[in-house]
Amino acid sequence: MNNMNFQVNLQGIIDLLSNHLYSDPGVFIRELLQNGIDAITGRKRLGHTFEGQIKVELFTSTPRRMSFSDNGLGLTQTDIELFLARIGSSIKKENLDTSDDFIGHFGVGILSCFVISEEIVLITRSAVSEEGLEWRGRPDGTYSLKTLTKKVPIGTTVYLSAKPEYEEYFEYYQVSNLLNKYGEYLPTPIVLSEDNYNMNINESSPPWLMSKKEAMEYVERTDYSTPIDIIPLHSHLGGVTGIAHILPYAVSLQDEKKHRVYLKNMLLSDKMSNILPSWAFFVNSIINTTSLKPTASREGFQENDLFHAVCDELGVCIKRYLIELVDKDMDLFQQIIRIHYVSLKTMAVEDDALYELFIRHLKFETSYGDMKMDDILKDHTTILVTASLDEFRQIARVAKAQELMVINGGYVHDLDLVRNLTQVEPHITVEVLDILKFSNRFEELDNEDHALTQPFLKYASHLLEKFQCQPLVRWFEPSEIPVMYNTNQEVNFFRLTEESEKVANPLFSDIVLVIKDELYEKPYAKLCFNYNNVMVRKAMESSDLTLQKASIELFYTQALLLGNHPMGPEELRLMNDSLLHFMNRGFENANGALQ
Ligand SMILES: Nc1ncnc2c1ncn2[C@@H]1O[C@H](COP(=O)(O)OP(=O)(O)OP(=O)(O)O)[C@@H](O)[C@H]1O
Repeated sequence: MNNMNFQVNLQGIIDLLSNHLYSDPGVFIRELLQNGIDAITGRKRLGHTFEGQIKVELFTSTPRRMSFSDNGLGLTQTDIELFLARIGSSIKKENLDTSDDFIGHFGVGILSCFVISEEIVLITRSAVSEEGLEWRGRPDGTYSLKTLTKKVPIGTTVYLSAKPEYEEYFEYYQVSNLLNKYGEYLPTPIVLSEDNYNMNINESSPPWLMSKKEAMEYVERTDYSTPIDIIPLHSHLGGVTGIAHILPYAVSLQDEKKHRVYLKNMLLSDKMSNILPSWAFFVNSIINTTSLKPTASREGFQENDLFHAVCDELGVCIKRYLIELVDKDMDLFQQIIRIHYVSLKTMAVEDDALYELFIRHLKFETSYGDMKMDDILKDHTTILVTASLDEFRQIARVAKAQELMVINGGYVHDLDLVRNLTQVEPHITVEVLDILKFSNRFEELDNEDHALTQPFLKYASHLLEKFQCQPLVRWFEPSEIPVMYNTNQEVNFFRLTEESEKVANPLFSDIVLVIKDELYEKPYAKLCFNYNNVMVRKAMESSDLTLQKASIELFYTQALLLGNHPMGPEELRLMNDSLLHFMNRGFENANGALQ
């Protein structure tokens, strides 16, 4: 059996890189910068004393050309054959103990130059050799190599000439933008020149080395908004230093996160979403790492164990900042809570220490309006919390009139936050409200009134059975509310199955029947009549059965309408009929009075 080699189609690989791996043709600048920086690092490791420098020169020829030079390690003929001309092999991963010093290691970066240039010409002299070499690589996979007779300095210069459709990537403004974007904070000086005009690209100090004041001003300049504060970020494991700036406006968990991340001072991505824990959406960050490993596209990190550990460590920095802030600057802490309460609630749910720290400062919607937990706890030792927003809306007004403190647990995390209260405040009782039993809390009628109301309730029960609703009567405030309709998801679901059953084909309706019969004992919504309401009393005391029927139907449909509950065709018809009934009665009475 013969062992054969795979054949590699270089043009296909270039197409793969340009169309699928790299998001922008401009990444060739990043790859060349990285090769230059790595070469300078490599030469320094040899013990050479020299000032590293990268020089980029633009030529206004046709087609446009550019050269990219460094005074780094250079390449010997063997290096060229082993690493440059061999796709996927890199000198930087050969030597494992030094590989951490370098930015590149996949051995494909240089190919990005073929996206914008027909040919790569590389003039090089190795730091360990006297001879200069010229390598010409072409996208069809062929290359030539020759020894130069004239002496060249140690280092490497790459010459590129623009493909017609990529001329703009050779223009001054574009190249300076790209150099600036990727290399602004690289420690090695980068000079861009055209027609004898030289510009230093990287003279600024990186934000992660700035003082807090400088970092505030920096974010203000770059983001056009003043951050609330700066949080220093460090991760020992990931060799990370950075800053997180607290956004001065509210953002949601779903908003796109845009953390700016540098690898060994070179920009890796300006829209990384997952380097911080998901709850930290109230900050944007700028961080530099020396240890995380990039993906081959160099636009993100490999999401390995180290990456997740770094993410956790950065989360701890943010938590620690908030814990210290509570002691140091309560006003600032309150300001952060006011704007970013959703983020902070998410943190409090996840972390017991933060829960204890935050809970009294967090705001909740209650039957008394929006209130801070601290204020809620001042006056209440028993707290009711609803399981959903819909349930809260059904009872908020009535609960307040009964002087009941009910918290809306329908917003994200609020139910969990309130339920956990007993762990930090043992004298507090928290009860998740059973909406269908809510009206049982109200005052019962005395025996005499109770007996009087029974025929009316029996009739109402008969009329409302088909709507899966059971009536009851209680005395409650406010007196203007004649009835309160309470339902929950289970009742709604059950009613939905009944509706489906009516319209479904036989097979489906059999399935629905099984679900209903097997899984559920039929749940009922509750319609609580208010004995404190004049109209309810009149309806109950009336001996006219048709009038009672119309009033029960009208009370019921009016309660649905006021509570924003969906009304089916049958209920709409009821409302219509009962209204017409009362109009008719009204006109008959009026006409009778006139005659
Ligand atoms: N300016 C340079 N000076 C010295 N050697 C270079 C230079 N540019 C490229 N090389 C050599 O060519 C090899 C291939 O470079 P290439 O950019 O394709 O990949 P890499 O930098 O090793 O890894 P990555 O794909 O992650 O960028 C390098 O490993 C290095 O040995």
